[in-house]
This record gives sequence, C-alpha cells and structure tokens, in this order.
Amino acid sequence: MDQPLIQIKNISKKFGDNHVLNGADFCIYKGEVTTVIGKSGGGKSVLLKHIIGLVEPDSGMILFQGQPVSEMKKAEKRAMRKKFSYMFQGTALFDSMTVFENIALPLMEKTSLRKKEIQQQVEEKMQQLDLNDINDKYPSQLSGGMKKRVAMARALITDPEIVLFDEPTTGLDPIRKNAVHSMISDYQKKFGFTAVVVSHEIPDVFYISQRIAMLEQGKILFEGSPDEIQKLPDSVVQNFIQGVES
Ligand SMILES: Nc1ncnc2c1ncn2[C@@H]1O[C@H](COP(=O)(O)OP(=O)(O)OP(=O)(O)O)[C@@H](O)[C@H]1O
Repeated sequence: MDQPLIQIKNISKKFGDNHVLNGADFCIYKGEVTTVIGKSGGGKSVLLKHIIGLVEPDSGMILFQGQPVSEMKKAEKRAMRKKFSYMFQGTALFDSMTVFENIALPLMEKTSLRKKEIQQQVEEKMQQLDLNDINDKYPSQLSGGMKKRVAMARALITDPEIVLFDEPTTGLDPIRKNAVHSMISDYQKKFGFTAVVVSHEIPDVFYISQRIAMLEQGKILFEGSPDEIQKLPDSVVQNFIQGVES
C-alpha cells in the first residue's frame, strides 16, 4: 500500500485526570474516506483536532506525508494547513455574519479572488447544497439542518484537499442525511479529496467509506474496510456496530 497521507502514531492526550487518548495509532490514505467511529465522549473530536493541529498530543506524533508535523517549520505548517478544511460539530458559524458572508469567509481569508468571482463560487456552492434564497439570512434564522449545510458549504468552498467532518449529519432528517453522505461521496469521485469523518451513522456511513477506524478506550481497536469490520469476530466491535449495550 502507498505511504499514508497522514499517520497518527501512538498519540496520548489527557485533560486533567481524563485520559482521552491512550496510544492511538492509525493511518489516513490519500483519496479515501476514512470514518472514525466509537462511543460518545470517547475522544473522536479530540483525535480530529490533533490531525489539524488544534490540539497537541502529550506524547506520540502526527506525520504528514511522512514528515513529523512537530518538526515542520512555520511556513511548512502553514502550507500544510492550507490543504485542510474542518467542519466543526457545532457548525461554528459566525452569528453576526450572513449566510453568504459565512460561506465566503475562507475565500476572503485564503485567496485573492475578486468580489465577483467570490460571489459566483459561493452561489454555485449554495446551489449544490440546496441552499436557495437565504444569502442575507443570519444563522440564528435557520433550522439546524440548514446550518449544517451552510457549514458544509463553507468547509468545501475552497475545494480543499483534505476535509475533516465532525458529525456532519447529526440532527438531520433521513433525507438530508443521505444527501450529505452522497455529497461527500460525489466530492470524492469528482475531486478525489481525502475525507476524515466522525460519525455515529452506522451502517449508513460504511457505504461511503473505504476505511473505518474504531476508537475504544483511547486506542484504535480496529482499522480496516467496512466489510472487514462487519465480519470481525470481536464482541466489543460487533456489539457497538449493532447498537447492543455491552
Ligand atoms: N479542551 C478540552 N478540555 C478538557 N476536556 C476536553 C477538551 N476537549 C475534549 N475534552 C474531553 O475529552 C473527552 C472526549 O471528547 P470528544 O468530544 O473528543 O468525544 P467524542 O468521541 O467526539 O464524543 P461525541 O461522539 O459525543 O461527540 C470528553 O470527556 C471531553 O469532555
């Protein structure tokens, strides 16, 4: 197999006495959708935040294209981060900005595109995500599902190489859930991007993922294909994916 795009090597992280990650190891490959599953509060978001450098590990390391992120120079880190986009769990939209301004923000910050080009790209993305006639609305005026889609439009507006999605479908109705999954899948096919998704949508999310990593007690208990996890003779894994209390 090719060299992983991102390698998480034996990372541990605690907050006070709370040992959230305890030697987590796994790999993300270019062009694949990797989904991280595991119990609520088990550290999936913390793991995602390590990937993008929002949280530093207490021990262990993260390698990007074989290079330890902790050894990168500032400019290298900046260049690496430019390739990433992050869709936060709680959407993290700016309440004081309109929908249009929220989606346009990464283009304003990361590119030198003209106003007209920005307008075109934002409108195109809004159409793709079925977000019509809400340009001038504020996040507080939207339903939860719409906010999610606005956050998704913002995460995808720069056509990033790697997108981290933290529970992109939570709170959506089944039709919207399917639409978000299809969009991740379509984006992968069209643009070949790499996605890391944190999700509780089992088994739906298996259909759009090439790799699954299951986090359990701070470690990656399983890493492999959706097919492999469904056949794995391990009661902890099977109980979890079938929603049985153990
Ligand atoms: N900045 C922080 N400071 C202190 N504790 C934190 C911080 N970030 C996360 N935690 C704790 O780390 C643990 C793991 O949280 P995390 O959000 O990663 O879980 P999760 O697996 O994503 O859960 P869920 O599926 O419910 O979203 C929780 O106990 C949380 O309170």
